[in-house]
This record gives sequence, C-alpha cells and structure tokens, in this order.
Amino acid sequence: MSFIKLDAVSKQVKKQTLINNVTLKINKGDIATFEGINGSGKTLILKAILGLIKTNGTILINNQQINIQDTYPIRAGILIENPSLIEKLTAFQNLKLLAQLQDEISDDDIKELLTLLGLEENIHRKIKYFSLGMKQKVGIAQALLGNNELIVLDEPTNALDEESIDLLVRIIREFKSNQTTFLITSHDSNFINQVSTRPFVVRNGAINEKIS
Ligand SMILES: Nc1ncnc2c1ncn2[C@@H]1O[C@H](COP(=O)(O)OP(=O)(O)OP(=O)(O)O)[C@@H](O)[C@H]1O
Repeated sequence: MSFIKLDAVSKQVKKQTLINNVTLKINKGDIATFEGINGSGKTLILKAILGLIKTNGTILINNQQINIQDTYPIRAGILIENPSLIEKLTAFQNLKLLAQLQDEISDDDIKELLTLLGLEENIHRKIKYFSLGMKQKVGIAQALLGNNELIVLDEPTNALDEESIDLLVRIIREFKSNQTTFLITSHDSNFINQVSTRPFVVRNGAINEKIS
C-alpha cells in the first residue's frame, strides 16, 4: 500500500489550471522532491497533499481520503513558504510552543535539535536578532521537531549557505533511516540530487518522474 496516493488531482482558479491532473504514489520512507521553476505549482501540490487547499480528484494518506475540514490523519512537520516565528520569543521558546502541542518532546530534545542545526550559540536569543538563514534553520527545526511520519519542506535551502545546505543533506539522510517520509520542493538541482529517492519535475502544474 502506498503511503501517499494522488489520483487525477487538479485545481483550477478562474479557468487557469494550477494543478493539472496529477497522479502519483509515494511510499513510506521516500524522499520525494519536486523541482520546478517559480510559479510551476510546487507549493500548491504540497498544500493539496496537506489538505490545506481544495482540489478535484483523490488524495489518500495511509489509504484515508484527505478533506480540507478534517483533522490530518498523520503527524506531519511542515515548513511552507516562510517560517512562522514569533519575533519577540527566543528560538527555544518558539519550538517550545510547538512542543506543547505534543506530549513527549522534552526541553533537551529541543536544544538537541537546535544544536544539530548549528544554532547552539543562539538557542536563547530572540528571533528578531536572527539573520534570514538562521530563521530558516529554526523553521526547519519546527518541521523536524517530534516524531513526525511526514516532513514537508518547501524550498528549505532558501537563505542557507553551502555549509548549511550540506548539513541539511546529512540531517535529511539521517531522518530517512528512521523511515520518515519527506516531501521537498526546491529549484536547487544539486541539493535535490543529493537527497532525493523519488525525484519529480513540476511544470505548469503537471508532475512527471524525473529521468536521470
Ligand atoms: N490562491 C491562489 N489563487 C490563484 N492563483 C494562485 C493561488 N496560489 C497560487 N497561485 C498560482 O499558482 C501558480 C503556482 O504557484 P506555487 O506557489 O505553487 O508556485 P511554486 O512552484 O511554489 O513557485 P515558487 O518557486 O516561486 O515558490 C502560480 O502561478 C501562482 O500565481
């Protein structure tokens, strides 16, 4: 059984086709990547899979149909577009807010994750003093926090330097070994080549498997 299954998924707004008849299957533990130019439909496809936008067609997660008003059937960590952070709180406090929604995340887990992302010196610093790349790392930490079955990262390399991208590649590979499933959009083919186990190309809202 596929973990994520899309069958003839489409979205039209004012006669414009934004998602064009997408059919695909993703297995548990896959790192599925969606590569495409600006405006090709990468973010919309992630939003559709997460049940954040209404679409035609069928989206199944663990064989359960997704509807926008329903509770999402699995635990998912999400970074879509810009990280949503409270500027007057510290990196630790921002993650703590999220951790409180789940039972089993300790303060040490939060510190460990921020350290893993290279933010150990800034754990207790307010977000308003963070650079763009540092904010992006806290956004990535939000998505990685807890025991998520699915992690969705929309353009995670935005604002990251080369060294930080290498670090992110290592972290994603490490999570993959725990059978976590990733959906990642990027226009950085070098990054995609390093992490992807299921590369897709998005063009005008349509998706094709990337042939290497
Ligand atoms: N709510 C909406 N209503 C109408 N059009 C929309 C809406 N949201 C997105 N679009 C359009 O859908 C297309 C795909 O948008 P999407 O955000 O998925 O692109 P993307 O591939 O993620 O681009 P980028 O790399 O710039 O983030 C774009 O042409 C965008 O203008």
